[in-house]
Amino acid sequence: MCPDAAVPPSSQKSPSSSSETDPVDDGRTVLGASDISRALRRIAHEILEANKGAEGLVLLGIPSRGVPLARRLAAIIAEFEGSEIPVGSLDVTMYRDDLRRQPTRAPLPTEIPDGGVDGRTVVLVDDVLYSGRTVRAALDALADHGRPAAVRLAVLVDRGHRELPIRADHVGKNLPTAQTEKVRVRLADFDDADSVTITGGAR
Ligand SMILES: O=P(O)(O)OC[C@H]1O[C@H](OP(=O)(O)OP(=O)(O)O)[C@H](O)[C@@H]1O
Ligand SMILES: O=c1cc[nH]c(=O)[nH]1
Repeated sequence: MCPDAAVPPSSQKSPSSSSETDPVDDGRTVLGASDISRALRRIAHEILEANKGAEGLVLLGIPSRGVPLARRLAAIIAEFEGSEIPVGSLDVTMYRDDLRRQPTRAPLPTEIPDGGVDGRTVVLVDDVLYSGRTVRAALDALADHGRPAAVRLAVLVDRGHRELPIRADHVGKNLPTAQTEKVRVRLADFDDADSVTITGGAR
């Protein structure tokens, strides 16, 4: 169980060192906007270090929130390296192994950048890593678009509880969670502001 799970949400403070107030009032805020920004800058550094520069990189965000995260990482890498790297999106809807268990979902856009993925180092980007089933589906979806030289995974939050042998290469924050909890990532691109909250849990 999450070590904080016994503490009522109202008595827990955001770990953010800034004076940010919680942008939303549901759940316990575990990352604020400045925490998310710092985590993304660190991930961008790690990606460049692992790849020995920006050469051959392609970032593919998994909709929904993986896509703006991939764009933000590309912008940070451009700031560090002075070079634009290709960014796209990879929808996994039709590749999921739990299609029959989930409410019907409309496919979201897949946009593979010009130049494709053959021989490139593709970094898949998502907001949350949990069971690993989304990433498994993403690997199948990616195989339909070519054969990258390498595929890596960057996630803003790893909340554990993997059901498949999948791990992330770059993690913004490892969040120990109870299985009954839910991690919710909000990004200003979609939502009112950037935050990561945990809701639910043992009562
Ligand atoms: O490791 P997993 O168990 O597959 O869970 C992680 C996925 O769950 C969330 O997506 P969700 O399906 O809720 O859709 P969303 O991205 O549109 O929020 C999240 O964005 C990840 O893609
Ligand atoms: O807690 C969870 C689990 C899967 N996906 C999420 O976005 N949050």
